Amino acid sequence: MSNINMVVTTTQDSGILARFPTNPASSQPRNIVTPTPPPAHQRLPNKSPALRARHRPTTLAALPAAAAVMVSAEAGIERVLWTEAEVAARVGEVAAELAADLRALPEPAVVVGVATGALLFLADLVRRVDAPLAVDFVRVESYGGGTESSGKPRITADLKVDIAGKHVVVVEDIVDTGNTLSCLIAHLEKKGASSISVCTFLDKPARRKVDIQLVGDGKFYSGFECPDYFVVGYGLDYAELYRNLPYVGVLKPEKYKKDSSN
Ligand SMILES: O=P(O)(O)OC[C@H]1O[C@H](OP(=O)(O)OP(=O)(O)O)[C@H](O)[C@@H]1O
Ligand code: HPA
Repeated sequence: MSNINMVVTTTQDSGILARFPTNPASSQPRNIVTPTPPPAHQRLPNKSPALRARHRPTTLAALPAAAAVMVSAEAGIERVLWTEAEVAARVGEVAAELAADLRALPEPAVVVGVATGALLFLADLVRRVDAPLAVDFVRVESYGGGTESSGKPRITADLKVDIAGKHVVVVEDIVDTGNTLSCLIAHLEKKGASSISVCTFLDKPARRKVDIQLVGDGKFYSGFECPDYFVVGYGLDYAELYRNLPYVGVLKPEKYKKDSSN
């Protein structure tokens, strides 16, 4: 019997020729050219004291109290449910579970992010999944600018990738009533996906109106079970705001009650 060791490469890394060292103390790759600074006349605007002042980051402490309330998204948050560190840790765990399953598939899966809400979760998730995969998006809308589902999700942007015969993983920020997901799964099934899994950052079962039927060997992955509050942050919005918060919090009811009484 031959004693040659075969390395079976199952991960996406197997397609990468080389990794450059990330430690600056170790040897620099020889083909990296250090950029030369731009000529002095091109640097002039940054040297202007007026521009430097305008570009200096504004700290909340430096603003009058009323202005601080207006500029901080945090002003709308009643309490934090999951901090940035807790989110990162849980996303890592979900990614590890998903990666193990995707590596067992005979071909790369297609990961479908549901825009806009899944934006941050999708980006953090896929970079932690060490398995070959394709990424695509759909856009589905059912909440408009409010806190209640219209009950009639609209698919306003469709896939680019052909998913016929493919294993699809739908990535969501939240499954609440289940209307969005059940409409989307029916749509993807019609396109011929061989299995449909769901990977949601939050699952809010208390508000479920529709059961989620996965397709084929599809699996349900979930980050956190969300209590019955309207939550924002880490991609989740109210009227398109708050998506950029790095944590998840409960939105102060006066933020939307005031809007709905108008
Ligand atoms: O289970 P459901 O009750 O259907 O709710 C979940 C959906 O609601 C939100 O989408 P939204 O319509 O607000 O669009 P967005 O992703 O652009 O925020 C969220 O991103 C989910 O897709
Ligand atoms: O709690 C929520 N927050 C933001 N968007 C949502 N879409 C469904 N549920 C929610």
